[in-house]
Amino acid sequence: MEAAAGGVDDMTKLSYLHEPGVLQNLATRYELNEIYTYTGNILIAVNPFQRLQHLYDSHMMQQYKGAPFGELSPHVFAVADVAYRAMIHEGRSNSILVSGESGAGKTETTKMLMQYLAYLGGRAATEGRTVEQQVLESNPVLEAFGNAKTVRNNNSSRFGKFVEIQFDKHGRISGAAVRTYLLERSRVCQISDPERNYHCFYLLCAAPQEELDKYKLENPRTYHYLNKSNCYDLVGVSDAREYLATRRAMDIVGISTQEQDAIFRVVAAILHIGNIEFAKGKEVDSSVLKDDKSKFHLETAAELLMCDPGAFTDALCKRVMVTPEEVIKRSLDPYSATISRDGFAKTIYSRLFDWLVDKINSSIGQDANSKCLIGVLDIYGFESFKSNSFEQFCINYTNEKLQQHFNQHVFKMEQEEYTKEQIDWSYIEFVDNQDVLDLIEKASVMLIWSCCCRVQSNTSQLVPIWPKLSFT
Ligand SMILES: Nc1ncnc2c1ncn2[C@@H]1O[C@H](COP(=O)(O)OP(=O)(O)OP(=O)(O)O)[C@@H](O)[C@H]1O
Repeated sequence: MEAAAGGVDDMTKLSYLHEPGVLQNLATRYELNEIYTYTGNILIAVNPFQRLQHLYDSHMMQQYKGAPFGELSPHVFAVADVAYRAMIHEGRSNSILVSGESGAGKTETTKMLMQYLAYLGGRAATEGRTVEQQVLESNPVLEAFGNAKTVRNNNSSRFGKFVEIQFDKHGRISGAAVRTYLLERSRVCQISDPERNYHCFYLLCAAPQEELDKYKLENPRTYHYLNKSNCYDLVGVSDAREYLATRRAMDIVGISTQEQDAIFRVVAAILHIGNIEFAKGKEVDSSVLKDDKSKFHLETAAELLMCDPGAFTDALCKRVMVTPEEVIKRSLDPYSATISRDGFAKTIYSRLFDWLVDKINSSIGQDANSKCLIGVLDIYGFESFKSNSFEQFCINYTNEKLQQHFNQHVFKMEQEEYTKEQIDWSYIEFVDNQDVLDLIEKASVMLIWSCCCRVQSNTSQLVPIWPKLSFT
């Protein structure tokens, strides 16, 4: 049988279901701007890297509403529609897993899913902010603080996100919750060319002049946490406009003006903290502020964080150890004080992010009596750089886990079903990644790592204890 000229909209219709056939089919459809293709009930989306407005307008939403799955062209709305209808008719919650490597388009797809669910379960416009408006506007807020430019993606999510949209018995959105996982903390202090730090730092540096004066901020090139990379601007993005858009989104989500000011005070304080440098103190292994510039940044950070500058200096230059008998204060040398400074900056940033998520959740509100929910999982995608760190390990391990979950459902359970029903069936060969997971989980790679971290000396070298450990 000859292949259809425009490709097939469901891979299960291919005469030969093998990798070249699948890729050829996706490429053929992509040429025609058909970015969605089914494989049974799974939707494959190929990133178009251009706005295809006609695919997502209200007319499209109307068309997919209630249409039987497979009747219309493959679309992300069709997947959300099936999940919604199954929830209404069968009274059970559903989850949609969006998976793919970094830059594949997961976050954009998640936004379309949420927009469509808001369309299906939204209330008629009433006074004030609706739950669905708040859910949708939580995206730009979270992106400002949790997304950054990487080598692969100008707006890469540096955290995992599970959005739960709760519905009442009439199928109307009654609440929502955002659960986030594992923000990449290291980015706050460490970026490499041509990446950027979290968007919020650049947005704040592009704020109106009176705000810059308030936070004593200057050009982003001035700040140590930003100038390790030469990339400050994103093509086609105005940080000044994004700053105002983020402020507006915060208003809609229910973050008050005072709270917004407190949030940006923390962001500004982190930039000042990064510019505090230390020099050797008079006592052995002690440190002091290097110069007047460092003093200015420390005092400004203390003022923004509303804490005492003396106590703040002590917190950075000394280590406090609490034993059952006494509290021991030990001075830190300049190198250790710098590590302590960076640790402090990372901790307050990740606490700020967690606070934001909590705030968004409490403003949107949870429905304790919700009948069912639809969850959308958008996790950071697989990534492999020239030099990979612990963050890439965690991100890729999460992706392997999700891949195994996918394998379980799509292949293993299907095969078990056929075997149970005694259907003659030739087993599909698929790459099972269980061995990768076994290596990490059963061979206790995490345990070895944890031991290495615990014995870390202040020379930043991991003490090689590998030979002493045996694999279980
Ligand atoms: N459906 C789409 N329509 C238009 N542009 C898209 C679409 N999907 C993705 N893009 C473009 O690709 C970019 C990367 O997509 P996205 O941020 O969703 O990737 P991701 O898979 O979430 O990556 P990461 O894992 O790094 O967060 C977007 O900023 C957007 O420019």
